[in-house]
Amino acid sequence: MPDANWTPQGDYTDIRYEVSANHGPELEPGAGPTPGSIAKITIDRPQVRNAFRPQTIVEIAHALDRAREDTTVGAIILTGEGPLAFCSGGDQQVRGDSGYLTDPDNPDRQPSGSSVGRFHVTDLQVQIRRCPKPVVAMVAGYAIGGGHVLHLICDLTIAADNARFGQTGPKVGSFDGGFGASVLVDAVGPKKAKEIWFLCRQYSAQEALSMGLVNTVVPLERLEAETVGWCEEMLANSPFALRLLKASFHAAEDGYAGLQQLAHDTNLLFYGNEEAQVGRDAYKQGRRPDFSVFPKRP
Ligand SMILES: CC(C)(COP(=O)(O)OP(=O)(O)OC[C@H]1O[C@@H](n2cnc3c(N)ncnc32)[C@H](O)[C@@H]1OP(=O)(O)O)[C@@H](O)C(=O)NCCC(=O)NCCSC(=O)CCC(=O)c1ccccc1C(=O)O
Repeated sequence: MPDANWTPQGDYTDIRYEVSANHGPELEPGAGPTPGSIAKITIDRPQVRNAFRPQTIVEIAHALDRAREDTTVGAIILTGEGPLAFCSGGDQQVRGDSGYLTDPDNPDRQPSGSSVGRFHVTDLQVQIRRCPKPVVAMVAGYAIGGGHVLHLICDLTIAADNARFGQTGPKVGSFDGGFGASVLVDAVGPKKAKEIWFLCRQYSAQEALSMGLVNTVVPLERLEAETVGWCEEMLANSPFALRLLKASFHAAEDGYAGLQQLAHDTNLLFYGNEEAQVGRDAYKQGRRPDFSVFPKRP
């Protein structure tokens, strides 16, 4: 598998943001430019098993926006620094009585809301699901607590053979009854989801694979190559088809908000259609539109 050849971008303290050179599977020898690039967001706090504090979430959100806006990027990898953890959830050292607070060691970089406590990860979860590009969790080591929910809401999860999964909420006085419950039920079924939350056990990568929590398990040393390979396969496919598929999968789960995204995506397609342009042009020219040439499709 080819080297992704990452180029760092941006100025972050808690994460790294990197973009691969335009690459992908050669469609045909000498076929010219390859299908696009991959963005990689790495939580870079290995000293706390990549636990997130408010600043971390703000930075992931910023990087995700950046990847979304970059029209060369066709797939996004979310991962954690080092082999020991993908993410261990909310940083319990900065957990206040009303949410997650600013880090006393880092008072200058105080994200909005963190002086009074807030759950910054709430909006990030929605942002990952809303992102019209596939987001792939690349998991080595622990994906625990809020870190487990993060991998869960990614579209795909590629796990290293040393990965360990689980929720700790009821042990540490927390729970995620949002996507952390509903998406888990969809993935593993209600009995297993309740077991995971009620007992707070940890599960091996193979156990996670057999219960449908992850897409594949590979040796740790092959984790990135395998993840990049999966991203390349998606890069070779129609980006708009992937976008619509992601929205379609979420339409029922996310209710009106899911339908709204799917509906607006069809609007986006319709704007490129002659029938929609006839309406726009007639309005701009101050005349009645003539839609008579368009079939009333059966
Ligand atoms: C992840 C472990 C199983 C790893 O174990 P191990 O390899 O033995 O390493 P340790 O020696 O335990 O840890 C090394 C070092 O890291 C520190 N650390 C680890 N995790 C955290 C953490 N989450 N916060 C702060 N610090 C952490 C640990 O203290 C050590 O430090 P030293 O100074 O070296 O001693 C294990 O570490 C573990 O179980 N960690 C805790 C996992 C956990 O309980 N996480 C929090 C769950 S609750 C949560 O994530 C918030 C929920 C949430 O996100 C949410 C939900 C719903 C709405 C909103 C929110 C939201 O916004 O937060």
